[in-house]
Amino acid sequence: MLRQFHSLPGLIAALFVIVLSVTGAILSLNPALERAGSVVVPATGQISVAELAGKVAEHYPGVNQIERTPLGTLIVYYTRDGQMGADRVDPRTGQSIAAYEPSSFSAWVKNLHRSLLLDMPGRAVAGIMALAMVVLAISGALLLAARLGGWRQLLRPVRGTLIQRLHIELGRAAMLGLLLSGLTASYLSATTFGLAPEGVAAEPEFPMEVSGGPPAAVDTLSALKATDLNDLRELVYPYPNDPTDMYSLSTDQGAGYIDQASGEWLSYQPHDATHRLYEFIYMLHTGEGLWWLGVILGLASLTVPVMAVTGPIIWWKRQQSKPKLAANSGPNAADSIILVGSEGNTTWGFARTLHDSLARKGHRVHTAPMNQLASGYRGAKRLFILTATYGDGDAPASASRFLARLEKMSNTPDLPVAVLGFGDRQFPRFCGFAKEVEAALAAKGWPQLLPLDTINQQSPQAFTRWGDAVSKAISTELTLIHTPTRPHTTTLKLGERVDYGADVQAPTAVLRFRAPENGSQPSLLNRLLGRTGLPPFEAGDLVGILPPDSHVPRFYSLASASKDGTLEICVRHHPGGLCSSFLHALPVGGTIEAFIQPNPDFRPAAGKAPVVLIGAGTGIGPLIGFIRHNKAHRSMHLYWGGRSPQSDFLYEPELNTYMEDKRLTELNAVFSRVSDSAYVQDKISVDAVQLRRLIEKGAQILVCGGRDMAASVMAAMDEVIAPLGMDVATLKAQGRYREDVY
Ligand SMILES: Cc1cc2nc3c(=O)[nH]c(=O)nc-3n(C[C@H](O)[C@H](O)[C@H](O)COP(=O)(O)O)c2cc1C
Repeated sequence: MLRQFHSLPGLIAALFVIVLSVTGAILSLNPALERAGSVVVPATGQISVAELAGKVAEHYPGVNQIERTPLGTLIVYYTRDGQMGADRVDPRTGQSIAAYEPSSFSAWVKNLHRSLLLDMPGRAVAGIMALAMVVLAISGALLLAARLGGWRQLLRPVRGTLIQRLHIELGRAAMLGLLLSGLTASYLSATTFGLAPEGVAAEPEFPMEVSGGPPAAVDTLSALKATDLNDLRELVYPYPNDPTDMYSLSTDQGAGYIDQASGEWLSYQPHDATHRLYEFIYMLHTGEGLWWLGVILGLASLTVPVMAVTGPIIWWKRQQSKPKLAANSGPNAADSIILVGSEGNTTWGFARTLHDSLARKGHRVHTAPMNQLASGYRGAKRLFILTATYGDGDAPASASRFLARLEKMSNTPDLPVAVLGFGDRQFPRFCGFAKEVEAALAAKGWPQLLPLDTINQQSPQAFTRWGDAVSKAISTELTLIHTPTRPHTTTLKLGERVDYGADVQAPTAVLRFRAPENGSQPSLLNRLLGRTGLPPFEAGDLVGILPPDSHVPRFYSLASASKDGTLEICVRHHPGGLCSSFLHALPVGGTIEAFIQPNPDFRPAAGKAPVVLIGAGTGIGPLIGFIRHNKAHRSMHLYWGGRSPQSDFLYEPELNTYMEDKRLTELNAVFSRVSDSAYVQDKISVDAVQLRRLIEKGAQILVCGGRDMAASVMAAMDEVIAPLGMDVATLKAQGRYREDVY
């Protein structure tokens, strides 16, 4: 619901909001430019309006009016030789600084900003857009707080794709400015349409009589002597030689008429409080009178066009990735609820099979991501949770907030639950997240429909068996026949391979694939256009490869980015392993079927902070990619472990080149089958002092490789940073310790 509140107005408003924000940003420069160009404003108490008028009279005998802008620029309007003119003048001397020429561009931009050049209908649209901006800023803040785990966590690093991070980081930085702009603009619009009070600007009574004496010199008039220059808004002079006319003076506090002979007020009316509030809000919106606020609001406005583009892209991607479910009932109308935890989307396919099967038997089914766990399902009789496991027994993307939500639930619904885990027995924490979910539900006292069951490698047979158990539990005959949808793949051709490690029983190959149509070299035009024929990916993302005769992909971390023109992986041969055997036997020119799974969390964070890369064996894959792309020569330190420098020193020549050209700051390679045998965690303990120094400088740590290595590295690192009063868990929470473990 909150997400809809955020995305609907965002989508509708995107275009208008871009116009309003860009024009707002341009206008916001005006006060700062004016401030930069105007002479120093005398402090309060230094010059009275009478003194100023006296000095102006010396230079402008035909002065008609003196105006002071909110930032203190003084403009004198005059008649000279029958010609009207206006000058900016120095308040201390009354002398001209330059002719006053208001910019017609600025006036046009203001008109576009206020009314989209459409007068009242345009003003109405601009007002509605201002309100949309308020809704967006508030709903965005609520969404972000929910995503990061509460208001106190609002400044925590965010995860996600580049587009998501851009949207969130900019929104977070500009949130208060945009809220202020939106709220003040909404108020100003409401006053235009009489929906909010503008208050009464002083309208003094027009005097029926004047003293009629000879005009006194302007610098002797007592009412002007009593008015400070900093309070002046406008002084309009009487018609020359008209003894019945008078001065009209408008100040920050009020307005009135002054007798040109006696210098006394003939009438005076102060502004009312509501009008002063209106003027204050006007100043907050425009920065007129507060130039630095104008600059801040202008900068905040500049984020809007970026967010107006990234927002709809995020929305569109979310719509695309949503599973297409026939007849998905609402959470309170359904009798059967299915919650799905998935990262690569295959679990959604199984969920759909269950959904359709239940629906065919007349059930009303609601299927949603686990992150959308509701506090209650009014009409529900059963809950199914189908979830995959990622990382090292961690939650997949669509279930990342499930456990926190469950923890917050005060009442446990009387809703029997069946958890089905999807995983791969090659991972030691097989279906680890499903087990965690089962335990958390049990701890909450949730009734059980069926005990936890698990599915290895997306086995359709195991799913059918689980379906039989469900049929019995709910007394409805379900036939769960699931045909796994083959992922949409791209054919790639092996262009080059380098083999290592055969002598130390660690056969490892670096494989470089290309798009088959330009298997040799992409044409010059395609290279200029950045077209490589490869799907887009970055080093650190995953490639899913389908071995022949299998619909179940195996994943490898990518050592290159698509812009390099090759897809590079580093594969160790596991005896009996279906995919690694296939890849090791693949000749140059042979093809594979592959697809990309983004892994945006595993890559160096933006900025200049040092990066510590740690890995062993094929874990060097993504790490070499990060080093290769370190063109900015940011400080990068590699710790890597192999078996023998003669046999499996992966990427040795490249690493030496990167040391020479400073893409790599430090290379620490250790080997286990040599006389001074060491593992990578040993080297980390030895280098404790220097690693602590790097951590103190804000270093980020990226670990890639087998889970035993990762566990030992984490233990060693915990000891290294303990003297800093830190631990790896803290670094992880700050997004400064990331792992890609297999
Ligand atoms: C990077 C990665 C890490 C994984 N970690 C685990 C794990 O720790 N335990 C496990 O049982 N399965 C693990 N798996 C296997 C997935 O859970 C399994 O393939 C699942 O069916 C994927 O479902 P999905 O496509 O809906 O995300 C992992 C898969 C990948 C790609």
